[in-house]
Amino acid sequence: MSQKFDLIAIGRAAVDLNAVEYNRPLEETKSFAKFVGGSPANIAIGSAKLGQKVGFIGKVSDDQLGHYVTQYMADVGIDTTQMVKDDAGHKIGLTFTEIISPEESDILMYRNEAADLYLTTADVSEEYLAQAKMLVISGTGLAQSPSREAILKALTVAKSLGVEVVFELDYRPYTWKNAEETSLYYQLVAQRADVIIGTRDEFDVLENHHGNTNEQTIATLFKYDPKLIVIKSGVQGSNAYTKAGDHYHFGVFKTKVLKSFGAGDSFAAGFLYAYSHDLGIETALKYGSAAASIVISQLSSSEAMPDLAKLTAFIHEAERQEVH
Ligand SMILES: Nc1ncnc2c1ncn2[C@@H]1O[C@H](COP(=O)(O)OP(=O)(O)O)[C@@H](O)[C@H]1O
Ligand SMILES: O=C(O)C[C@@H](O)[C@H](O)C(=O)COP(=O)(O)O
Repeated sequence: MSQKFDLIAIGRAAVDLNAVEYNRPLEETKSFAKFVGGSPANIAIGSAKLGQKVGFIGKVSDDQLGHYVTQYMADVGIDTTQMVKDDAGHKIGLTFTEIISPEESDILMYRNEAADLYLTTADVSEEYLAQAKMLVISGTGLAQSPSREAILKALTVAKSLGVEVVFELDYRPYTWKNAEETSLYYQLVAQRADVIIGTRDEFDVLENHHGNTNEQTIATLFKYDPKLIVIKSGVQGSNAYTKAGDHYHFGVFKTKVLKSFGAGDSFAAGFLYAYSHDLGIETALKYGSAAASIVISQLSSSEAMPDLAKLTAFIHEAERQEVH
């Protein structure tokens, strides 16, 4: 049966307030531009812009910012019927960004009592998930109850329906209490996911251990359900490993970097597009890297996501320049 959604993402949809004054610390920044943010929302937007059929499960504030986020996501073609409004007055998460230099940019999150962490098991519909080919889970949603249980329900339902589960580690220290609890929940989901995507640092968090090699990490995780593990290493590029024993590496597309945030979410959107279309793992790393390269040269992490024509033209041009 052909599914209505190529992917459904679950978790946080929030607001980014990005400094429009570059090369200065947040203390001295007066002007910000408003964008939709939140790692899973960014991945959903990037995927929709690439032409994927996308649904989203999440909870937003019942106020102007919650309405803005839901409307923006609907406008890019995402099904927002499962984006519920928080009826207890919880506010949407805010992320301020600071761009000190291309090498030094940072984010400051305001996530006390954030609405996305109040997603409940009742907000996760089995009928909805049954319409998806793939479920994208983001790690931050596991930080607190009741969102934690909502995500564990989505995972359990997806597994029972045969929906492919992608776990984007998306570790944000802010909402977690301690390293051991974090590692416990990360491992719980990672062991059941089909595909895991994260940075080397995020896999260290999952393992609650610093210093393991990629080979040590995959050897442990491939004892469980994962069949594909992608480990990103910033400017050093990315590596993908399959349970069958294949290893792929891709470097980066050089660009005029404005800021570094947004790289991971755009990478995931590009990677998952190629992966879903069976273009091969090498091409998936290439699409992820190209999408990241495009997004880090622009201000936002969501609006800057490329459509397919822009992504393929970018790769074509970069490869043409390499040949000459
Ligand atoms: N300076 C850079 N120039 C070009 N591409 C980059 C750069 N930094 C990151 N990328 C791309 O973005 C991907 C994700 O970046 P990374 O920093 O590892 O993840 P995250 O943003 O999740 O912390 C990298 O694997 C790489 O493809
Ligand atoms: O995920 C958030 O709540 C903040 C994001 O919207 C922000 O744009 C960001 O940090 C993206 O960073 P990435 O994980 O490097 O893609």
